[in-house]
Amino acid sequence: MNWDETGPHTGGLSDERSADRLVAAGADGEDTAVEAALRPKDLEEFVGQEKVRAQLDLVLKAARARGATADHVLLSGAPGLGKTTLSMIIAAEMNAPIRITSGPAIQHAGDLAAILSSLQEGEVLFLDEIHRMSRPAEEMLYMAMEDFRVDVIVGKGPGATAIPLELPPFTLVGATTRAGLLPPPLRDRFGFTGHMEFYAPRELERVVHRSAGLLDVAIDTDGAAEIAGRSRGTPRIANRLLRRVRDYAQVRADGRIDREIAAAALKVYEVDERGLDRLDRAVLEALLKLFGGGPVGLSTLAVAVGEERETVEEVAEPFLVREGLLARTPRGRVATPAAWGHLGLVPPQHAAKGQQGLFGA
Ligand SMILES: Nc1ncnc2c1ncn2[C@@H]1O[C@H](COP(=O)(O)OP(=O)(O)OP(=O)(O)O)[C@@H](O)[C@H]1O
Repeated sequence: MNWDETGPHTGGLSDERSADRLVAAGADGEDTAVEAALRPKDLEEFVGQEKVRAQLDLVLKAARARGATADHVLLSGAPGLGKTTLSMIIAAEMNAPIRITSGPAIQHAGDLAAILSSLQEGEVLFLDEIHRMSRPAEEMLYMAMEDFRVDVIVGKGPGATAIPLELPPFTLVGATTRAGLLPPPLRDRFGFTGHMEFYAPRELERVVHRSAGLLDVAIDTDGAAEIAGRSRGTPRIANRLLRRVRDYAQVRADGRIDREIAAAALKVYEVDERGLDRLDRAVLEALLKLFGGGPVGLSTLAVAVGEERETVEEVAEPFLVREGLLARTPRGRVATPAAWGHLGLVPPQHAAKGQQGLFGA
């Protein structure tokens, strides 16, 4: 496997990659090292995502039977759901090498030309965050994907000439958190698109058991369920929580993980039974206790929790919205009835009435 010179990309807030959060879905430095050891190596081992797995299995088997290179594959889904892992599995199943790079690392068409021209026949090129590639590189990619050819421009201005360069057939695996941001000409050049969903708690339990086995940690069914339930539907978070619970079990107990140990450990790290962390709870608490459940403007809410507007909007809110605890309405942020229940609070009478219209109750 090859990494490009910039290594794995680490992006901004919108990717939920704030390094100090145990429940951030993006990778941090520690993850990168451990994840390599925990990655499933083939489709059999890959937990969940039944639809994508079955479809991909057909695409790969058919290509192998034809002795051909597999079609280009686009994987879309939130961070930490297994897009990089699947791209490595595609390469392994095709018995092909893999090259890994990311959209933000390719700022000039020349960067892409250099990578493409050094690919071996059948190689898998994994392009993470493909929606963040520069425009000229994107246009070069169209031709490379379709005709296995690029035009390298030599010189500048009126004297510039295009030198056509033949490429060996390769498989592009593009990953994006936002398939909707891809220009249609790029999207159309993928032979197969797989949409990765958040994982069900049962599936995450299997991820936790599998990882515990690889890390040589003893865990029972309830312990795995406790971690899975707090992992926000994301294997990367499940693996990270497992590692922190393992630390706790080693230091405070005999190393074995059961429900009690998992719950006590995650209490120390302030990850609650639904996967909310300190920031998520602070936002909810402010919304409920200071503003009676809303509606309240984002800026006001951010000041109340002592955070930047962007942090509240991009880091805390997406999960709260997904969990049905907070709603973004034209009048401002509003807590749902479930939010009151989650924090063990009773909604004041007037707030409950005022919100009826907002929730169609
Ligand atoms: N289906 C799965 N079964 C078991 N483990 C998984 C699965 N999906 C992901 N993982 C584990 O979760 C971690 C993160 O996966 P991966 O790096 O593939 O996510 P990603 O979607 O590429 O994330 P990003 O978009 O942030 O790069 C890895 O350690 C991987 O082993």
